[in-house]
Amino acid sequence: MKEVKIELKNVYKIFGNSPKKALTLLKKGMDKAEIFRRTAQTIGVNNASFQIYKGEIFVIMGLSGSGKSTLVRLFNRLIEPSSGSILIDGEDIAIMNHSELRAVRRTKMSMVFQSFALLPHLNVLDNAAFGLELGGMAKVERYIKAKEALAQVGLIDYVHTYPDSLSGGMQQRVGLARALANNPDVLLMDEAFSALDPLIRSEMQDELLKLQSEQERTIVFISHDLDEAMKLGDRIAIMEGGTVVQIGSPDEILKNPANEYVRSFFKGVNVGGVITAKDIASNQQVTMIQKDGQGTLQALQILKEHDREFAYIVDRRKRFLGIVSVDSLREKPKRESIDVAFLKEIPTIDGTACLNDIVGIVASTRYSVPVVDKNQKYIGAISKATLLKALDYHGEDDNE
Ligand SMILES: Nc1ncnc2c1ncn2[C@@H]1O[C@H](COP(=O)(O)OP(=O)(O)OP(=O)(O)O)[C@@H](O)[C@H]1O
Repeated sequence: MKEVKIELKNVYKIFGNSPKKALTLLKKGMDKAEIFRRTAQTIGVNNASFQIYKGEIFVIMGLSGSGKSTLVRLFNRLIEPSSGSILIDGEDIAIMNHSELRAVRRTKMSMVFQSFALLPHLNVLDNAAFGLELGGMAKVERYIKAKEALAQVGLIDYVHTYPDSLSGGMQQRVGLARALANNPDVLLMDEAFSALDPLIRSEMQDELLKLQSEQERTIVFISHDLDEAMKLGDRIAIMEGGTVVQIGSPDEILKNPANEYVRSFFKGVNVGGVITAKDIASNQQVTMIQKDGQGTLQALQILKEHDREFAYIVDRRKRFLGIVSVDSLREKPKRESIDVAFLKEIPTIDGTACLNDIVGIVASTRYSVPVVDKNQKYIGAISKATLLKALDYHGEDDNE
């Protein structure tokens, strides 16, 4: 069971000076443009309810103006919600007083911004220690923590350097170190790598994944970039006009986009690199026979009943053993057990292999190819037709 770190319940944000009226109209189902026409209020976030799990990287994607930044700033109340609950570790930060809120920000959450937000007159060490200083921590202690954080991002040799002599990537490492210095459970990252060159950006993504593998935090990461979202995100939330329209793992969304808007985000993604054999393996296209206790005659009977040309043979623990075809069974003397019947060998596919890697195997095999887990246990099978459909080609059905 996954532990919930952040939970939003019916959260709304209306920008403007009379949010109540707009909220009432919104809850009645009135459309945003009409609400704006009547009340001059803008809907930032519309009825967001979802959970973020401890230790996951949760990416928020959506077009410009879809409400990503607003949503994330509600988590630490940089923006005040108009209505709803925002629970961090079960405590509703929407109703906290200022000192409670400060304590949460100081101990549980940090934010990294796209613009780096460094102070030019402070050196790297003081920039990294700045949040701790604001929190009232004594100098010695905050320097120790800031240095630890700078070491984590590979900048320990730059403590006396000033931001303007650092490259963009290094500046953002300082931003990250500042956020890490108070060892937060939750890291909020608003387009944190978007201002960086592609190569540096990719390096920073790797760095973040490395940090995450060493010290699991809950990371909420806003991104415009699909590749980044797919690389970093355990789950992705897609926002459209203030509404969270879909949440899922990258491949769940890719396989089942909730609407055209979501589909358009994923257009051009190479599905073959994302979807695995396990995702598309099906149990409908083959007949399975358990080896023990079945003779060739029974096997032939079963194939006839199912109107199949072949069957997979598995042992009691469902481990895949091989394949028998009608032809091979007919060659054997009647009643002979399957043990000695002609068990043909066909290749198996590891369930975690991605589609790009299995095309050759499926294409070169006459039958559907069995997919197995690491213990050779049968998961399902992939035919050429299944594969082509998954890759979104429009091949002929192979009528096996
Ligand atoms: N302070 C504000 N006052 C009024 N409207 C605002 C304010 N901040 C945001 N909005 C509006 O709320 C909506 C959501 O904006 P938000 O900045 O959250 O979107 P975003 O998805 O983060 O966009 P971007 O990717 O461009 O940063 C937009 O219509 C925006 O114009």
